[in-house]
Amino acid sequence: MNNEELKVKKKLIIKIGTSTLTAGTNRISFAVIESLARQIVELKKEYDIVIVSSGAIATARQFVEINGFNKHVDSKQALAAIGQTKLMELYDNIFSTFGLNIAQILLTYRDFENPVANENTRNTIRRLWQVDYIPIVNENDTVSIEEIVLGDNDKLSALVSVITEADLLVLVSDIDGIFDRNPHLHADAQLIAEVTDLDSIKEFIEEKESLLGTGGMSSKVHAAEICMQHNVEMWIVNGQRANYIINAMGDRIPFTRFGKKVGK
Ligand SMILES: Nc1ncnc2c1ncn2[C@@H]1O[C@H](COP(=O)(O)OP(=O)(O)O)[C@@H](O)[C@H]1O
Ligand SMILES: N[C@@H](CCC(=O)OP(=O)(O)O)C(=O)O
Repeated sequence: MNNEELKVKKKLIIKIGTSTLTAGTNRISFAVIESLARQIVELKKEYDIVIVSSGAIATARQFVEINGFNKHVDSKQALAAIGQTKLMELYDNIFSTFGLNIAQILLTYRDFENPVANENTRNTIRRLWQVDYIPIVNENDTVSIEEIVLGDNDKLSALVSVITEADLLVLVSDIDGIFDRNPHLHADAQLIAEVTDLDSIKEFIEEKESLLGTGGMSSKVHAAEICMQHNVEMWIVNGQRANYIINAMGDRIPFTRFGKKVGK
């Protein structure tokens, strides 16, 4: 074993949602996945990494339209089942050009209530890291519909962070972090750089529209609650910024940090 292999790495969970993956269009952006891969090549030197990725439904909709997509959850589930393999193929094609190996893990909330399932998931992830594969997690939308009905993968990524005892969860969003008001509604809203008391920021959440189909900022604060209870640091960073994780780590871009500082 060389020194690199002997080094104990920190654990990093990266959650990337549909809005970032599609860069606001109706197609998955190769450039977004490439930018993630490029950063992971660097980050892998110090971190064992899990990606929590949505985007299965959006991927399927590039190939097929199923009637009732907006009204019926079974149509969304069918799209998720169709899109998941194609999404993984996209990740595999792009990541492999960067020398990165990927593996797929599908989970539901209920899995986290079962200690045996937690242990099995933890062991699988640990073994994948040992053999240099990056696990890519999504919700198993066939058996569970919480995330496609109500939220996004924010809570799922917090639960993955807890069972892997991660050092840091990065939620990649379309916004720099949490502001004292919704910046899409108020031009003078100010970014909160550090949050240690969640009660103090709950009143800042101001969702634009109905929460159906998107978790909005509320689900990120819920994820932060889970992380803070388990001593996992969580960041919200803006996926529209260049090298958003590496630049956040170097304090070169604005972002919001929840909880203790990594490695401190
Ligand atoms: N106080 C706030 N600060 C920042 N964003 C807020 C706030 N209140 C509501 N929001 C909304 O939350 C959105 C981010 O959540 P969401 O759209 O679910 O992101 P993602 O798709 O990246 O998971 C912002 O674009 C904004 O419209
Ligand atoms: N699991 C599904 C949807 C999950 C979801 O809505 O998440 P997000 O794209 O983060 O709002 C998918 O991969 O399309």
